[in-house]
Amino acid sequence: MEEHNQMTEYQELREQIQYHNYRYNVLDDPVISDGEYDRLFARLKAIEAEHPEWVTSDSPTQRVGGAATGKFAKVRHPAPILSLSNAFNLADVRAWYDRLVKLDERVKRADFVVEPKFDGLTVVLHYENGLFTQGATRGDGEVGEDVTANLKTLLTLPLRIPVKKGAAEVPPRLTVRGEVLIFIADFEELNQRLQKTGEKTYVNPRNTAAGSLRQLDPKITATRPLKMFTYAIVDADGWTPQTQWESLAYLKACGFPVSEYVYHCANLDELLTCCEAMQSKRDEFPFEVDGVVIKINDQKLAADLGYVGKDPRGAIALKYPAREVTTILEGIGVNVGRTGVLTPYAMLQPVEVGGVIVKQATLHNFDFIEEKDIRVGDRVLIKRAGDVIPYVIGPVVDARSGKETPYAPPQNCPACGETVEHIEGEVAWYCVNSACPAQLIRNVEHFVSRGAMDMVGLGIKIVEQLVEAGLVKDVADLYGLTKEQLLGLEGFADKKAENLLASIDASRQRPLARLITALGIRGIGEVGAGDLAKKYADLDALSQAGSAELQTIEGIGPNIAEAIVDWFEQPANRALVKKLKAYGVWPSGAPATSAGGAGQALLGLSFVITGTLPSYSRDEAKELIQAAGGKVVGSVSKNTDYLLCGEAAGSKLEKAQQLGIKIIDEAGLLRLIGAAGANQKE
Ligand SMILES: NC(=O)c1ccc[n+]([C@@H]2O[C@H](COP(=O)([O-])OP(=O)(O)OC[C@H]3O[C@@H](n4cnc5c(N)ncnc54)[C@H](O)[C@@H]3O)[C@@H](O)[C@H]2O)c1
Ligand SMILES: [Zn+2]
Repeated sequence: MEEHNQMTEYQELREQIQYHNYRYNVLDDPVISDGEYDRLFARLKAIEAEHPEWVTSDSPTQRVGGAATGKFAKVRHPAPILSLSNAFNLADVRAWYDRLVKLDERVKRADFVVEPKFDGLTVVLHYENGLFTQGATRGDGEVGEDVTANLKTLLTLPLRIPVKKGAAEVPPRLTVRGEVLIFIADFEELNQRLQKTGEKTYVNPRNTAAGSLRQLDPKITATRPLKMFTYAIVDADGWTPQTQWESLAYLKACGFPVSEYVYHCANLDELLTCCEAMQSKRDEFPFEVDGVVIKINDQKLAADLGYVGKDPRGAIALKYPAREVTTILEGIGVNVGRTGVLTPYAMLQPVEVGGVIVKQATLHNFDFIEEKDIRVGDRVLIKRAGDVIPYVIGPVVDARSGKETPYAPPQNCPACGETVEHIEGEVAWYCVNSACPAQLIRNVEHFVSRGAMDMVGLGIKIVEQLVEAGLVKDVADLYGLTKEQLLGLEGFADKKAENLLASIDASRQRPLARLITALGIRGIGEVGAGDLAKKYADLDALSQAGSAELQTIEGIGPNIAEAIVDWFEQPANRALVKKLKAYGVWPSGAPATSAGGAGQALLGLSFVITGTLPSYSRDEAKELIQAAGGKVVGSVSKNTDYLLCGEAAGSKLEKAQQLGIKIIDEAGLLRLIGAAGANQKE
C-alpha cells in the first residue's frame, strides 16, 4: 500500500517537474520559484534513490532542460551539454568532496576553480577558422535551437577570434560554452521601457534573457541588452587545455568575455573559504547569480570521474539560499501614477524574506494577474532580491481551498472615481482625469523636476504641502503663488518664501523642450520633447499637429503621436495651456542651447553642512545643493569645497578653518546657486 502511494507520488512528481521544465525552458515563463522547483527535484531524486528500478531514461533526473521547440532549426551539439548537481551549504560541498575522494584518490591533491553561477541560459558557440558560424541554445542537452542570427546581435560575442594570439593557436574548429544573461540594471530599464509602451513585462532577468534570445525576429533581440560570459571549451578538434583555469585564460586570450569573478583554490580549505566569501558578495554582482560553480581544475581528472545522470561528478553548483517564499495574498491594492497608469500591488500576510518583513509586493499589471490567474486569498510565491521591490511570481494553485476570489481590474479610479480607460493593445489601465488628486502630486513633482522646469528648492515635501493646502490644483497654479500664501504654510519664513518664488519665476526662462517634457505626455521624455521643440515654435503650434504629421518625426510612432493628440484634446489640458500662456510661461522660437542651466551651478563641488540655518532645514539645504549638481558629505576633509555654516556650529567649523576651507552662510549658498536672482539666465 505504502509502496503504491509512493509510486503515485513519484509519477505525479515526474509530471509536475516536466510541466515546470516546459514553462521554464520552452515558454521562458515559470510559475514556481527555482527554490520550489529544486525541492520537487530533490524529492524526486530521493524517491529514485530508494527505488532505482523505477528510473527510466525519460525521468527528469536523466535529461537536461526541455526539448528544442519547432520555432528554430535544430542543432546537434558536438558533445552533450550537461547540467550540474546542487549543493545547498558547505556541508554538502564537503560531502561531495568526500564522495569523490572515495572514488578516486587523486582528488585529495586536487585544486579547484570557483566561478559565479550565472543565472542566464546556456549557449553553444561554433567557430570555424576563427569565424563565428553558428550558435545554439542547450535544448535537451543533445539537440538545441539554432539562434545564430540572434546571437550575432550581442556586442559581447566576438564574431571573429584571432587565429593566433600569443601562444594560443585557435584550432580550425572550436566550440565554446557560455551563458547569455541580462544585467540587473538593464533588466529594470527594459521592463520600464516595455511598461511605458504598454507591452508585456518580464518577471526576472533570467526569463528576460531567455525570452529575448529566443525571439523569432533578430531585430527585437538587437533591442535587448543581452550580455554573455563564456566558461568552457566544449570541443576543439580533440584538444583541451589541461585545466579549467587554463581554459578560462585561453578564452580570454581569444577575446571571449570571461567573468572577472573567477578564483583558483589550491585545496579544499581554500575552496570552502572562497565559497563563503562569494556568498557574502551576492549583492555586489551587477548580474543575477544563483550560486557558485565549483569545478575540479584538472580536466583529465574531471573527465575520469564521469557523470551521474545529467550531471558531471567533477563539478557542483553551490546554490545561494532562496529569496522566495510563499504567503497569503490578503488583498489587491491599486496605485495611481503620474501618467494616470493604475498599478496593482499585493497586500500580503506579512512574511520574512532574507531578514526583512514583507507586507506588499508588486503585481506588475492587471494582465499579469489575469495571466497567472491570481486570486485574492491565494497562497502566492513572492521574491525579494537585494534592493529590488518584492514581486509576486504567481499563485500556488495546488494550495487552493476553493474560497479564493478571482479579481477584476477596477472600473473607476480609486483616487478620483472617474471611469478608467484601457488603450487597445496596451497592458495598462489609465485614469485620464488630469485633475485626479493622486496624479496631481506626481504631476507637479515631475513638472518641477530637474529635467523639466527645474525649480530649485521645490522638493516633494513642499509639493505635497502646496497640493494639500489647495494652493495648487494644476501645475500652472505654481506661477500664481503669492508670498502671503506661502507664509501661511508650515516651515516658511520670509526668505524661504522669496527664494521659492524667485525660483519658480526663473523657470519661465526654460526652453520649450523642457516645458514639453514637464507636461508629462505619455511616452514623451527629454529626447522626444527635444525633437518636438525643434519642429514646433510653441505649444499652440504643437497642439494643432495631427497624428500623421507627428509621425513624420523620427522616433515618434503611432502610439506616441496618438498620446500627444489625445493630450491636447482633453479640455482640462487645453485650459492648462491657456493658463500657462497667461502666466507668461511661454517659451517659443528656436530652442535654447544649454540644457544645464541653474541645475548645474554646483557641479563637482563638495559641501559639508553644520549648525542651524536661518530658513532651511539641513535636509532642505542638502536638497538644494544636490539639485544644483553639488554633493553633500558628512565630514570636513581637504576635499571639501565649502562649509555651509549656520548658527551654533561646532567642531566642523574649527576643522574647516584649520584646513582653510571656504566657509559660507545660507545667503552665500543661494548666491552660488543663483536661486536668489530672479532673472537667472539659462
Ligand atoms: N522555476 C521553475 O519552474 C524551474 C523549472 C526548471 C528549472 N528551473 C531552474 O533551473 C535549474 C535546473 O536547470 P539546469 O539543468 O540548467 O541546472 P542548474 O541551473 O542548476 O545548473 C546548470 C547550469 O548552470 C549554468 N551555469 C551558470 N554559470 C555556470 C558556470 N560558471 N559554469 C558552468 N555552468 C554554469 C549552465 O547553464 C548550466 O547549464 C533548477 O535548479 C532551477 O533552479 C526552474
Ligand atoms: Zn483618478
